[in-house]
Amino acid sequence: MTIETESRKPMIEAIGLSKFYGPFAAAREVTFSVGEGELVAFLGPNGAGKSTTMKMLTGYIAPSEGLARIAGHNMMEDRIEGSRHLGYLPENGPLYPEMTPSGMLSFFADARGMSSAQKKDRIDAVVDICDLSSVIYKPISKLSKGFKQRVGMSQALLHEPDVLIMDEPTAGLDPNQVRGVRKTMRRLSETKTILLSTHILQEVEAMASRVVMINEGRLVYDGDVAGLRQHGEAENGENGLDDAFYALTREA
Ligand SMILES: Nc1ncnc2c1ncn2[C@@H]1O[C@H](COP(=O)(O)OP(=O)(O)OP(=O)(O)O)[C@@H](O)[C@H]1O
Repeated sequence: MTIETESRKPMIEAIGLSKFYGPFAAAREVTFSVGEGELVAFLGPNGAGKSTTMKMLTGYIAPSEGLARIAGHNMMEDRIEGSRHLGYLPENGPLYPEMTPSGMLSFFADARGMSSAQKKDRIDAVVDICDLSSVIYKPISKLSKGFKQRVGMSQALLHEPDVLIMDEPTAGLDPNQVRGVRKTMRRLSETKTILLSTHILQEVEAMASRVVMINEGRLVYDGDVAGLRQHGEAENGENGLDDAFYALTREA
């Protein structure tokens, strides 16, 4: 997959992205690109700068330095056009606890100016993709965390974006919920370009063939899973991903 990356159209581009909070750098010169149709895992320990980088990529925060592009659109100068291509699932999912999924999706469809026919089609489609039919009339606050995540995904998918940026979509879920969310992600990966952050190594094995890894705000690996394993082997002769993770992220 990585070999093909260069010939694919770049849909998510981080070009020298840095974010400073005072003297602290949450991200430093992060550069990578995700080609059309790829599913890339964005890996790193807690506090590595994954969410910060994703927020810059989606245009939610301005980079201190560098450039973010979605489907070729600069997310600072041309955010509205870029956002048409983009579905974003932020770290803690949706925040409309008093609404039902049905009400929330209807609200966002209206906000996006969909016609009533288009609205019905799109809501039916995302309810199906995210397996929400059993909960669409329940308040979001009463749903399990797994369903809440899928409600967040349905909102991100409503306008049929071709690029998805998902910040830890399986964080805090039980194993069955994780299965449900992964199944949804795999389905989506058939037609979309996806960047998915995680610090769970099994996630990488289960879903992605390419990994971009950051530590302390810097990019430390960009390549396939087999290459990542080799870092583990160099560490102690084992080729487990946890050895590779340790080798690339341990404190100096
Ligand atoms: N608004 C802010 N002001 C100051 N520091 C911040 C701000 N946002 C993030 N940081 C810091 O930047 C670093 C990177 O945070 P970030 O949330 O991007 O990491 P992460 O890799 O997503 O971590 P996690 O896996 O825990 O979500 C952390 O040390 C965090 O405390």
